[in-house]
Formats: sequence, structure tokens, C-alpha cells
Amino acid sequence: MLSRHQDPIAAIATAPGRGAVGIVRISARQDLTPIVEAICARPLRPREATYLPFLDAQGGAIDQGLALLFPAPHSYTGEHVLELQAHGGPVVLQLLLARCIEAGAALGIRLAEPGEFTQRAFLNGKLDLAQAEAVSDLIDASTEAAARSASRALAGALSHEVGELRDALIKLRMLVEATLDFPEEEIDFLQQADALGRLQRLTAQLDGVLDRTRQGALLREGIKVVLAGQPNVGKSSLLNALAGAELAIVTPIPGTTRDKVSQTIQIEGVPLHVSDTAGLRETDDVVERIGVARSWDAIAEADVLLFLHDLTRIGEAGYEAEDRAIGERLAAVPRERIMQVFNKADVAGAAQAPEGALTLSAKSGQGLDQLRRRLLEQAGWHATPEGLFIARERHVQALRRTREHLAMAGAVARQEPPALDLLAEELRLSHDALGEITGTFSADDLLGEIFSKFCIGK
Ligand SMILES: Nc1nc2c(c(=O)[nH]1)N(C=O)[C@@H](CNc1ccc(C(=O)N[C@@H](CCC(=O)O)C(=O)O)cc1)CN2
Ligand SMILES: Nc1nc2c(ncn2[C@@H]2O[C@H](COP(=O)(O)OP(=O)(O)OP(=O)(O)O)[C@@H](O)[C@H]2O)c(=O)[nH]1
Ligand SMILES: [Mg+2]
Repeated sequence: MLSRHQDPIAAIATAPGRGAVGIVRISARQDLTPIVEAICARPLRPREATYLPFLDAQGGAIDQGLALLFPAPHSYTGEHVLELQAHGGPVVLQLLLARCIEAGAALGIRLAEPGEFTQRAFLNGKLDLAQAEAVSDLIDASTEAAARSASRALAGALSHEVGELRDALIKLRMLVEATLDFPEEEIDFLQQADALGRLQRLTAQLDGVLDRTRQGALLREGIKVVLAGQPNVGKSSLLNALAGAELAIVTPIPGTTRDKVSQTIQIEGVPLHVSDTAGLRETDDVVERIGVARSWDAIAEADVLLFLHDLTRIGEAGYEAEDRAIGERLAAVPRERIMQVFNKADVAGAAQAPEGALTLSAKSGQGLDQLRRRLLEQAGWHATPEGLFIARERHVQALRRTREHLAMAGAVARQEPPALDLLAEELRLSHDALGEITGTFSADDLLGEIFSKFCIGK
């Protein structure tokens, strides 16, 4: 009995629907000659496109197209791969896929699961885990910046940076382990200083990679921006202005928005997931009350909370008391996440917002560019898109853990005399955390989770 990873697999490798051309592909450890004979009725030269009819079991043509055979290990998956490039209709591709399953029955062929081709490329050492993730990010990219940086990650940009860190870490580990192996020899002071120097350089290098990886993750995941404040201050107007579309209903009636309205917008290629919420106030209206409760839920999850105020109502006692009450309830939100923004500057005359707050008008658009800049700043975006690679929160977390263990190693190394076994252990843990990025050290459930998010056929 073969294990799951050893079954031959088949899938339609192009997006379902009507394309000009569609590809059905098969990947198998076993020689694919029986399937080639059945469907193509002639031998194929390796890696050479051959135009021929794809035959059904009765010898009739399902379609005419190009057949391409990639003998192992020189293929995408590292296994034997057969591609049948047919016309792109969904029915013809389904027929061709069913024919492949039928012709491969004796080999034990089955339909591929999501991401299974790429998972095999990973298992066979064609791609590391960060590159495999970049394949999925490239396909899912919704902006040019995301696509270009995913392509750089696929080409190995993140893997390369991680590889350099790993090499430096390995040298350091060897130094420490060598000293551990010869306990009778006195640890000389120079060697300890050397280890400390290496550790410091490695940490500085890691900080650089961590920063670029964080930028890459920002490009992929974006940030959650929540617009909150009293009714009628212009939250929905601001969402619409940022999105450039009439998404949320705007009226002069306080309490217009009852439910959260969300939209993803782009600023310099960074996705911002912006949510407009129901105005915060005490109310007897059952529906509005549920809406306000949802506003508070959204606030709790915001990366950036845009606390919106009405500049024309500054100095109004009731209005200001309400704002203070909201401010008190926001005490649980970390200060640095909150941005104070005063709206309706177009009709506010000489009214002044407090120091440090932004002033703008959702109606006239004044101040919006400054808001966009501040949002990017608040998100921690300072990258230039050139040379940037896409990354995931998972990579950032792994690098943080790598760094924490390096910091502990540093603390141990500075002790007199340093506890070498503890130092070695922290460096090992650091190395393991780093290995999670490229998958040299990854749990099976992590792999399952990553590949299951791919589309089928990839
Ligand atoms: N028709 C087709 N186009 C495609 C793919 C595919 O699978 N089929 N790809 C699927 O994602 C991407 C290209 N990825 C590929 C990666 C490696 C190999 C390959 O044959 N590798 C061999 C030989 C390398 C070489 O000649 O330099 C190897 O690694 O040994 C092919 C496609 C995008 N375009
Ligand atoms: N002059 C002016 N009017 C604005 C501006 N922004 C919003 N308004 C007006 O203020 C009123 C309320 O705007 P909304 O965007 O619905 O306010 P909101 O904060 O979403 O209100 P709720 O959904 O009730 O919480 C509408 O009449 C808008 O046209 C602005 O910048 N200038
Ligand atoms: Mg509203």
C-alpha cells in the first residue's frame, strides 16, 4: 500500500471556466508510459511538445492538443509529470481529467488535493517552504506590488536571507559546541569575545531581515483600520472617500449606519482593510444597539483605530462629554493604535483641532493624502517596493522567536564564566525557529495547513 504522498495524482491545472487553453496534469513516481500509450498512442520525447489527439477508451478523440512529458526528476514536482494542454472549456477539461483517471487506474491514480503538486515539489526539494508559500501568494496577488514581491520570494529572496542567517548561526554553534566537547581546555577570553562579537553581528543581521520580512508580511496581510466615533461625524463619508465609491449610506440623520461595512483599499500597494462602524451612543433602538456592540468588537480587533470627531462641534458641551466617555472606554486600546481625526474642516471656519490630531474633510477631500501617509506610517510601512519580497506573519513570528533565543544566548554568553551548555541550547532553539521558515524544521500539521490553502491543481 502506497502512502498518500506516493499516489499518482491528476488535476486540471488551469483556472476553471472558459480559457483559450487548459492544462490537465499528472504527477507520479511511477513511469507514465501506460497513460501516454493509452491517451496519446505514441511515445513522447522528454520535454518536447507534441501535437496529437487525446484518445478516449474507444479510440475516439476527446480533443487535439499538446502533450508534454517531464521525466523525473526534471519537472515541477520532481516526479514524472505529464501535461495535456487542451482547449480551455470546462467540459472538455473534465472529460480529459476523467480519461486520465481511467487510464491511470492500474497505477492507482487519484484526483489531487489542493496544493498537492507544490507540496510534492517541496517534499522533493524543488522548492523550500517559503518558496512554496510564494507560489500561492503569486497566484492570489491582487496588486502589481504583491505579484512582483511574490515572484521575488518564489525566486528565493527570503530563503536566501534566511540561508545567510543560518550559515552564520551554524558557525557560531560549531564554535560553542567545539568548546563544549573539550571541557578540559580553558575557555579562553578571546574565544568568548569572538563568540559575543559573532552573536552581535548575527543579531544585527537578523534585525535587518526581520524588518524586511515585516514589510513583506504587511504587503501580503495588510492592516485592519476601523473608523469609529459618535454618530454623524462622517465615518461613512470617510470610508466612501477613501474607497472612491459610495459603499456606505450617508445621510444627515445620526444613527444611519447600523452594521459594519468593510472594504479593502490600497495605499502604495499595501492593503488596508477599512471598516465603517455604527456611531457610538447609548440607544433604546434594538437594532442600533446590536450595531454599536459590533462597533466595539471591531474596535478591539483594529490595528489602527481612527477615532473620528466633528470639528464643527468642538466646544459643544454635550458633544464633548460624549467624546470623553468614548475616550474612557478606549482606555483598553493601546495608545499608539489610536489616531485622532477631525472631520468637516470644509465648514469648520477657524475651529482648531487639538495638537497632533489630523484635520480633514471627507466631503472636499482636503487632508486625505496626509491621512493616507499617516496610515502607512502607523502601519509601520517604510519600504520601497524595489527588492521587496512577500512574506507571511508566520515568517515574522519565526524570526522573532529566533531573535528571542539569540538574546537569551547573548545573556548567557556575557556571564562569567558562561554556561556553555545553556548557550549551546539557546543557539539550537534559535536555529530550529529559523528552520521553520524554509521548512527544514516544520511540523506536519503546519505543512497540512499551508498546502490546504492552495487552489486545486497547484
Ligand atoms: N506548462 C506549464 N507552465 C508552467 C508551470 C507548469 O507546471 N506547466 N509551472 C508550474 O508551477 C510554472 C513553471 N514552473 C516550473 C518549474 C520547474 C519546471 C521544470 O521542468 N524543472 C526542471 C528543469 C529545470 C531546468 O530545465 O532548468 C527541474 O527542476 O529539474 C517546470 C515548470 C509556471 N508555468
Ligand atoms: N460639510 C461636510 N459634511 C460632511 C463631511 N463628512 C460628512 N458630512 C456630512 O455629515 C453627515 C453625516 O455623515 P455620515 O458619513 O453619514 O456620518 P457617520 O459618522 O457615518 O454617521 P452614523 O452612520 O450615523 O454614525 C452627512 O450629512 C454628511 O454629508 C465633511 O467633511 N464636510
Ligand atoms: Mg455611518
